[in-house]
Amino acid sequence: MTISQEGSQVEEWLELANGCLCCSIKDTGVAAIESLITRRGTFDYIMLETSGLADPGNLAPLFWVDDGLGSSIYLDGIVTLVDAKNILLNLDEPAAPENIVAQEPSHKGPHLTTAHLQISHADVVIINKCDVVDHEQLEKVRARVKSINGLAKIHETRFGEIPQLEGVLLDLHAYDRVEVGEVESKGHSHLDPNISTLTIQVPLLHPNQRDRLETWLRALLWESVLPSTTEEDGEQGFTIHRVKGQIAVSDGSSILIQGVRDVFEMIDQGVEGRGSEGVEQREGKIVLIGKGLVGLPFQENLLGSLG
Ligand SMILES: Nc1nc2c(ncn2[C@@H]2O[C@H](COP(=O)(O)OP(=O)(O)OP(=O)(O)O)[C@@H](O)[C@H]2O)c(=O)[nH]1
Repeated sequence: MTISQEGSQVEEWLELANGCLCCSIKDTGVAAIESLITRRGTFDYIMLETSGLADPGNLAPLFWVDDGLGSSIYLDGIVTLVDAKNILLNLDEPAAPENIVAQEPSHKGPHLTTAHLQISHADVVIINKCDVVDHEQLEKVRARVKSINGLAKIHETRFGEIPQLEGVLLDLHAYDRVEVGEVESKGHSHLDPNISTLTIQVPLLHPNQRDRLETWLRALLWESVLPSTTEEDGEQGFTIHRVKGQIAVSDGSSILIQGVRDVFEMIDQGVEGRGSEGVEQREGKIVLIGKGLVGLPFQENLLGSLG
């Protein structure tokens, strides 16, 4: 690890059980960083730069630590840097077999590239090298990124220059806040054949429907099925990478939903949490980002499951 402090950089060793952060068991990575903090004092931020082939969906759950475990670190967000000149090629033509991500055999559809995974899990996408592409190409890149991940904030840069760190790369709070408001509920493009973003409208929830919503999410995220569908429909072959939601409850409270792969959390906000954006919410939204979502009746299925 390289630690930067007031301009100087120090190397520190971080010992992991089996060499690779995302292959270590859940607590090893967190424990190693915590022991580093104990030895070297508090850090302002920890930036973990993965290898170019890393799957953020494997890493995020390691650092998304339960509040109850009392860890001093938390997952702030995932930033993906996109090369404007090459990204469309990367997404369309997985040139080398090592760039094709292994998938469970049951999963239908084309193979995902690492680029798909890195964009679909991102909370922020930096589209860099904007100076080497023309307006039309940049427009295509932007549209493709948005179609894969409608939740991520997109910044366009030259030589990676961003106006400020806070709120752009740091202090994102992507896992403890939910901002699904800006995602268009209609007219999603499905420019990418693999991954898309889907928005589901959730009617004002009665408090006793909370458990049903949780059961529905479990079926989606843990079993990759829409519940109560018939045997023939069983092989739906979708995978959800990221879920965020904001649900309005009829007692005046609200629920936030956060998930990455099969790890998810429903956070009860109480009455104060509602209308924090100045508007009284009458219905909620769940946004799903994943593979094979297009054409499946998520909206109808949720309404049916809520009863
Ligand atoms: N024209 C232009 N060149 C850039 C920009 N950003 C980086 N470069 C140049 O691109 C070359 C390759 O750099 P990168 O593509 O950033 O390489 P990298 O991703 O850091 O490489 P790895 O981390 O090893 O994968 C360098 O010569 C950079 O100066 C940019 O926005 N515009």
